[in-house]
Amino acid sequence: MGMKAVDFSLRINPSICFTQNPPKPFSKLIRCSLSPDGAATGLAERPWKLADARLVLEDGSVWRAKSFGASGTQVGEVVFNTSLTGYQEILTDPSYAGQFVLMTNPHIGNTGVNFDDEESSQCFLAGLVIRSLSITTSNWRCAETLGDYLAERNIMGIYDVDTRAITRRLRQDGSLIGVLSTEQSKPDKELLELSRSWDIVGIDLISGVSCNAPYEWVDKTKSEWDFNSNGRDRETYRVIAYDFGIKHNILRRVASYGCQITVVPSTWPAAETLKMKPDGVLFSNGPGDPSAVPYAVETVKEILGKVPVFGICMGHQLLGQALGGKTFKMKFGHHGGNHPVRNLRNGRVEISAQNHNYAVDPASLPEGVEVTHVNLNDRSCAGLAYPALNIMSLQYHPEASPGPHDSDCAFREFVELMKLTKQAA
Ligand SMILES: NC(=O)CC[C@H](N)C(=O)O
Repeated sequence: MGMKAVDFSLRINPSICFTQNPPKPFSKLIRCSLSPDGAATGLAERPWKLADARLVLEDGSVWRAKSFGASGTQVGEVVFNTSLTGYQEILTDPSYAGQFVLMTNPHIGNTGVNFDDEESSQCFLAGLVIRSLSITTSNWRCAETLGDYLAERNIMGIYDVDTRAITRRLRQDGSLIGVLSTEQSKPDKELLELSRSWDIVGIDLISGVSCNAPYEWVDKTKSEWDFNSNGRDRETYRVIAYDFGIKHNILRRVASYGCQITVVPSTWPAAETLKMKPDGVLFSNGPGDPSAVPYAVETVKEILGKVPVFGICMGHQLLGQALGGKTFKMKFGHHGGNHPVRNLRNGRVEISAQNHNYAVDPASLPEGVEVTHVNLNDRSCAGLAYPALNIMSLQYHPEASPGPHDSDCAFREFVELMKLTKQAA
């Protein structure tokens, strides 16, 4: 089922070029029709770029678009993110490795990029899919345009593609594998075959994003951005953070709550961690399928019950498996900064930042494990606790970045857990 190539910029988004090039009379533009493959017929010069990229989805649909950033051919899973902004944090979140992020907010790029909003040192995602690329940047922190930033990091982006239609398709059929290509010589069929021959399930993506050796993390949230700083404990707790693709803001928040942090690679042996005598261990977020990393589940198992632990997103899923539970792939997952979650312990609803395609099946968990948080959009499990073993975990992102700060209190709870355990020892 091929999609017809239509370039909507002529009718609904002339601002893409008109801010810099004054509009031409419509009568002149209308003669400039497009042939189905996106090439102008030559009746009039178009002042804007024509479609030069294709996104071919595994369901056989072909979406013509304009490229920015890097060029080439790239395969990945397409997921949609409903955050209104925060695209730079999203681009540098290692949990997106292997995925194309489609932003449902139609206007992206207007604040450019800066040097402070990075969630890791690289962009690990497969590519970015957006409706409209801002032609101008306006922000006091802007250091570079989004297009230049992606090009330097060799990440492909496309714009002027019908992101609403693709999102509806993903919602209806579930996440799809896609191939993005700027290579005109490759026929649609070849790209389609590539999309059908690749799968994100069962691949260990964590090993490609984790650090290689332990390091100390000291940065706190900068004072001009910090909030919630009252009532922090004066005592310092030693935390070992497993890097499954850890976002920097998790580390900044844990440091802001007064912890001393050592970040260790995903393969760091549990015995070494326990030798370091931490007050608590944090299992981070990370990309891909939790069932594809049994070594990480084993590490978690060996640590459980020996020190308080906090799992975030992938860390939560690995904890679920280590406790004997099962994880499953969701239809299209949760990606955005506006997911309501109910904290079942106090009834409070938090608006949360989320990014995951897998979830823990609470019915598969052993007795004693408590579901502490529920996603109110679909009632999926959003948090767990096992008080007997000093375990807490969240399926979503208390560190936000991007997103609301409603769940920041989870870091305080982790500190409390370490404090009480230390006092009881
Ligand atoms: N942010 C994360 O840690 C994502 C977890 C896992 N990769 C998922 O997609 O469910």
